[in-house]
Amino acid sequence: MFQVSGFEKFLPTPQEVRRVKILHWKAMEEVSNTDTAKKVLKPSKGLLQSEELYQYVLETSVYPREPEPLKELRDATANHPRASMATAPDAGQLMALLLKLVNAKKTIEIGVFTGYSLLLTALSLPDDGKIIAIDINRETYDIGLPFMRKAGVEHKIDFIESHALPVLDKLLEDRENEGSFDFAFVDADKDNYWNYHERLMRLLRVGGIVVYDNTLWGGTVVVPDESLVPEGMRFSRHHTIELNKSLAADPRIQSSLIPMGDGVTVCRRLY
Ligand SMILES: C[S@@+](CC[C@H](N)C(=O)[O-])C[C@H]1O[C@@H](n2cnc3c(N)ncnc32)[C@H](O)[C@@H]1O
Ligand SMILES: O=c1cc(-c2ccc(O)cc2)oc2c(O)c(O)ccc12
Repeated sequence: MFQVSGFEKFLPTPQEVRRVKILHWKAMEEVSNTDTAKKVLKPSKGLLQSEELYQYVLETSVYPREPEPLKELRDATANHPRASMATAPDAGQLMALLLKLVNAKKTIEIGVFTGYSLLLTALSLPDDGKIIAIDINRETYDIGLPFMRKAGVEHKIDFIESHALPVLDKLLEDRENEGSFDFAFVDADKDNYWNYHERLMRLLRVGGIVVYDNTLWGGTVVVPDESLVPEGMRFSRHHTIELNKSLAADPRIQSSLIPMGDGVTVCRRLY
């Protein structure tokens, strides 16, 4: 039913993502058998102790509160060959909380796929809220669109089929856009995260929030021997390591790298 096409052919498969976690764990066992290594490096879902613990989190605190339209979209995405790209529901729940905490009204999303994070954002904004949602692939957005319509939030979404960088640069040509966004979510090409960050620091208002997904990139950021990392993950691994260093050193933000999902870094613009 779904076809893998275009740039997706060059991405790591879900099996590769899973394999790297196991390889990572084995490599670290060989490198160090210390208690710290055992505590820090977990092979299972979401960096938690076990798959069972992750299921516990989902079943106890996430799924019971997940809005019905999001559940329907998650089900509709489940059989897609790239289903593992969708934002994890627990990370989505955190995003929804942050959106409410900053009273977000105007937001940017980079990396839509079928729209799980986009729909949760649209559901969290007031009726006159606006989201600029950017993705190079309109086909996957079209899978989610009926769910946005059914939820009555389509009017809040301005979907732009494009590479994100030129769209952000275009927004910055209009001085009125500077400091006008409350929230941004970045979940796309990892090699451009720092480029997005530089632009988002100008587009977000002081006190606004940007959330970066995949900042632990399947745990590969600490795999000591790159040959153990599947080839399809090496490029993004390198950029993620550099991003994490740069964010930690950026005085413009307050930040927290949360070991949830694949690593979620939350940054608040300070000035
Ligand atoms: C991990 S998925 C996004 C998942 C989404 N947030 C969700 O909740 O389902 C990454 C998306 O980024 C898109 N993408 C990749 N490179 C991009 C670029 N340069 N600009 C915009 N979108 C890009 C891909 O087409 C893909 O849909
Ligand atoms: O498996 C992936 C791949 C990506 C990805 C890699 C490179 C790009 O240029 C864009 C996207 O992103 C993912 C992601 O964000 C996720 O949460 C899970 C898996 C993947």
